[in-house]
Amino acid sequence: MHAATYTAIFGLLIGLYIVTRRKSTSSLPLPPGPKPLPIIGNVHQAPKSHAWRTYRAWSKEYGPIIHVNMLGQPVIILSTSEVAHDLMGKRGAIFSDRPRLFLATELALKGLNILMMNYTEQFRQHQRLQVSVLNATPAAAYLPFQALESHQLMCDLLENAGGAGADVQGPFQRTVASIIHTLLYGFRVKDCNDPVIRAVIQLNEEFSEFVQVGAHIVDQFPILNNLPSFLAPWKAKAENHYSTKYVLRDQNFQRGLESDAWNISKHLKKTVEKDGLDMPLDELAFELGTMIDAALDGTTDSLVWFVVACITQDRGFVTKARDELDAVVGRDRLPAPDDKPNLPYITAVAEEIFRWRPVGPEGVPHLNKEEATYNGYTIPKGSVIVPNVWTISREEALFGPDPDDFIPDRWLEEDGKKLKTLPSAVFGYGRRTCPGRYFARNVIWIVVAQLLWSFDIKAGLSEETGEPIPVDPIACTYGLVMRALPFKATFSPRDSQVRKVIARDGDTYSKDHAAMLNQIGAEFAKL
Ligand code: HEM
Repeated sequence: MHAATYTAIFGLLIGLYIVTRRKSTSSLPLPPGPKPLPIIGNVHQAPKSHAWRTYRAWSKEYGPIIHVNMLGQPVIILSTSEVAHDLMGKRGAIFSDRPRLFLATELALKGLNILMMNYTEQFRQHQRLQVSVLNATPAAAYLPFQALESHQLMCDLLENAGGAGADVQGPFQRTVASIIHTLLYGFRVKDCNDPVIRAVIQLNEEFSEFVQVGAHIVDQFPILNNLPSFLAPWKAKAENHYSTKYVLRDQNFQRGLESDAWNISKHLKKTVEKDGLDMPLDELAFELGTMIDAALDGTTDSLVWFVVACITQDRGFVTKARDELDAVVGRDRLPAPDDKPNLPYITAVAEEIFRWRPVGPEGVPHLNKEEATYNGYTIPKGSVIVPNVWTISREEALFGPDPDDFIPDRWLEEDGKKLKTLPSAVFGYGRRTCPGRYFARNVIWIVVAQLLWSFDIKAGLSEETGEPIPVDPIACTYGLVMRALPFKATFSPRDSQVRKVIARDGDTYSKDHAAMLNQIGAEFAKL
């Protein structure tokens, strides 16, 4: 771009800053935070990457509620569970919108992404549909199919057992992708390189780039959207993202509608028609696609972090988990969802995964549509509210000492049998709390239980030296989801029973998944 264009844009930004500066009606001060500069505020101090690390350091210096100024845009970072619940939970009527920060994303999705919608009537209509298929009771109907896919994962890992080990992501991604595509659209996924799955993954990566705070200047200054396309490169990117997503979602939705068995596409289409909802079918197809996107990464990556924990954090938790499994389940069958009430330690392991490596360490931001006062501070109207999930999950007052270590016992009462009621930050807050949390918890629980029952999980071996390749427990990507960097692991059967039990039922692809779907449909009919 020409220097004169830069100067013109910079001038425009300064002008806009002055015009759009927010006026407060409260005499209370803003929350504390790093010292801003005139006009740019704290932009020069804003972390370029892995912001949650900086937010944790800031919370130690400035306390549980911090204000930063990004070119006039107030950002409020919340670092304790209490503050996050008080604002985003108890004051949900004010704190449930989404920031304009995502204008680039809105462009990319033409306002159809549920995750990015404000808390409007249109959003609530989508939320009611999601809840009708994802809440605790409907989610329980999916358990047999989730257990079947977990069994398939055990078959896949067993088949590749031995040798130097393999990259971990693929088999877990296939499992989660297959669970959600079967339930939503009626087709199983046998290979993580299936083009439908690769397309979802590629779109999720692009989406993660769109929602990077500060990545698109248009987010701060929507007026820049009026620039011609050659000065606004995000427009073409957004258009391409939208049309690729539209085609994929439409194809999957049609596949669901045309399939013989019950599935969520058919079920929700019927609900929309029966209830006379004002929702065109392409909007419903987008709704289903949002569920796929939201489900795939978070669930897969939490499972991969569990593998990292097994390799780098085992100070006895694996033996404790196995002792519980062997006492309750025995060695003649895989653990099943019905075992859950008798396996509190496994539930504690699952909760510790979410706490130790919350896959969204900076949360998903909210926005307050009214000015608020809290604990002697003013929170200006239109602030971006960031739940500092990484730090909240490390509150020693709640979770005890050594918060950076993986210690499932912190979730259990002294008797080791009952779970404590500790708050979990990973699924968000208030009216925007993740509707897929029951679904995700169920998948993670069964996979973790079956993995611990079946395998010794160790670091992969170097092809040259045969020595284990160390796994760095904190090496991760930066984006909407915190993903472990690629690493190899070995999954060795714990004993001869493993092969016998896993092989006994044979390959799960011979099972009639359409019959399982119809059974879910029959259970839905009773709800
Ligand atoms: C471990 C797995 C998962 C994690 C960590 C996770 C986390 C989150 C978070 C933090 C939010 C935003 C909450 C907020 O704004 O306060 C969210 C929203 C959402 N999640 Fe999940 N999620 C997971 C799995 C799932 C699954 C399995 C589904 C569906 C099957 C799902 C569907 C959604 C949807 C539709 C939204 C948008 C809700 C809204 O904007 O109000 N998620 N999720």
